[in-house]
Amino acid sequence: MAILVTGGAGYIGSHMVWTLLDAGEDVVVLDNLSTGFRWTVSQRARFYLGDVADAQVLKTIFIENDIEAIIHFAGSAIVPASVADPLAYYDNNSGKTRALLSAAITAGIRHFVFSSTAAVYGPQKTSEPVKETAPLNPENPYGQSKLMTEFMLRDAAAAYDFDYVALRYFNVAGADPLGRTGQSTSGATHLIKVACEAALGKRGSVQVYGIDYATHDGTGVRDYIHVSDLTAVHLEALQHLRRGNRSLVANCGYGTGYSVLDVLNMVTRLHGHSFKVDMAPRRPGDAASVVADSALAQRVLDWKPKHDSLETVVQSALDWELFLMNRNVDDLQTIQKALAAASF
Ligand SMILES: NC(=O)c1ccc[n+]([C@@H]2O[C@H](COP(=O)([O-])OP(=O)(O)OC[C@H]3O[C@@H](n4cnc5c(N)ncnc54)[C@H](O)[C@@H]3O)[C@@H](O)[C@H]2O)c1
Ligand SMILES: O=c1ccn([C@@H]2O[C@H](COP(=O)(O)OP(=O)(O)O[C@H]3O[C@H](CO)[C@H](O)[C@H](O)[C@H]3O)[C@@H](O)[C@H]2O)c(=O)[nH]1
Repeated sequence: MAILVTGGAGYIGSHMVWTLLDAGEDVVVLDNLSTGFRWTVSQRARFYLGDVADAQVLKTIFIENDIEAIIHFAGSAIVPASVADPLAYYDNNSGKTRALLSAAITAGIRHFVFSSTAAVYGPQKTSEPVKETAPLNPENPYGQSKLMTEFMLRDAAAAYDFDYVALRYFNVAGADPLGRTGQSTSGATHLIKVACEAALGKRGSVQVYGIDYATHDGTGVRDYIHVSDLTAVHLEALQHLRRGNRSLVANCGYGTGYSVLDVLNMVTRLHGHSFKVDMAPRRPGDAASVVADSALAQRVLDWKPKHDSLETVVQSALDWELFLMNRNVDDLQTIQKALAAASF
């Protein structure tokens, strides 16, 4: 039986594909390449180009493959973009997931792992790690669109023969320790990626969005989780569902917050050269501090983080950025072919 990874050509999805292949799973990818790249998908996975809401392409996938579970990454993930165009976010994240869910349940697929986000929580009154039981009060349409999907999943699991794990990611960063994939998004807005690009001279400067937050140095605090630890939680979530356990919603983070300046200092230290940093106004939709309490994932899913230091996260992101330098798509496709032939 195979696992369908939607959004498998994206940043996190391409890591998930490798994590599944490393675990001996059979993998099918569905991606419309709106932000992902075909070359990031391991050639050991079967790739379908299409939209998650396209009933025809889903029918073809379900006929051609015996899909046991879906790990659903496909979606739009940029907070400021969701503030600028909320209806696009409700469409891609909520509406299209409804269509995918409906097709999956009709096809008898009983396991679903969903990419949710820390953005489902409201602004926090303290900098204490956030538990799953914290009030759900998203500050931006992105978080709202993901929360609507969580509600759909909850109701679907109550009504049908179907179970899910919704994982609320905090800030995902870093790259595969074996260097097989990384964050390749063009025009990325995520802080660690932006800072690595600036350090390597791919962009002129980094803007610090807000220096007047109630945090230790006035800049925004986040909990940065290494992407390989995150995909490991998904694998545990899949096993949890396979063992017949009930649906679950769980946070994914390390429980340690770093400010924007902490991150910029780490990039400078590891790279060895400074780069231009500009102070800028707050970005709409941003919270002051967002840190996870992930005790539930560690206890129920038996998840043990392996890369939980800011240094490891930033070093792997820098390594990937260096790898991407001066390589064109043809080089990257050739490298993927070699990776497909290699064994890990
Ligand atoms: N990166 C983070 O820090 C973060 C944090 C919390 C949650 N998430 C969630 O994780 C998921 C993956 O995020 P990412 O950072 O890898 O983003 P990404 O943009 O790199 O990956 C998303 C992938 O989904 C594909 N896609 C988008 N809409 C699609 C559609 N309708 N049909 C088929 N394919 C589609 C894109 O082409 C891309 O390959 C998203 O759902 C995002 O909301 C990400
Ligand atoms: O160029 C930049 C980019 C970011 N930041 C700051 O760095 C922090 C992290 O910002 P990111 O854009 O890297 O990430 P977000 O916290 O906005 O959002 C991420 O984490 C959220 C959960 O908190 C969601 O899951 C979302 O999908 C994911 O993109 C914030 O304080 C932001 O203001 C800067 O100062 N300059």
